[in-house]
Amino acid sequence: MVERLSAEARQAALAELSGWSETAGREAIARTFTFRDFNEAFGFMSRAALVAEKKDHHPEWKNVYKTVEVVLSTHDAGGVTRLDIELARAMNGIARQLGVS
Ligand SMILES: C[C@H](O)[C@H](O)[C@H]1CNC2=NC(N)=NC(=O)C2=N1
Repeated sequence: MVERLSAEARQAALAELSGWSETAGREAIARTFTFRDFNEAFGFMSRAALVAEKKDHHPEWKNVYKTVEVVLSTHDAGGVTRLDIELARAMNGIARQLGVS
């Protein structure tokens, strides 16, 4: 099973991840993406969903019009693992291609 990152390793990874932060009261990381419109937000989700499925690692997320709120944690490990960091990095890459950094 993939291992939870230590608090230090989590913070070091977050320092390299634009827009992501630790959630309060739960070991997870979160970012809210804001796009130009619903079409772009849903396009982001479609592309991120393909990455998630390929990795067998899935986001908790909520879409309201042009915003997508994402929370990542590894349920099996009870915290944040390298899988969350990798998915967060991939999501930032997709958002960047859509003009959101
Ligand atoms: C059996 C399967 O590998 C697991 O249920 C996967 C699927 N997607 C997952 N996604 C996330 N975010 N955390 C998990 O622990 C997880 N586990």
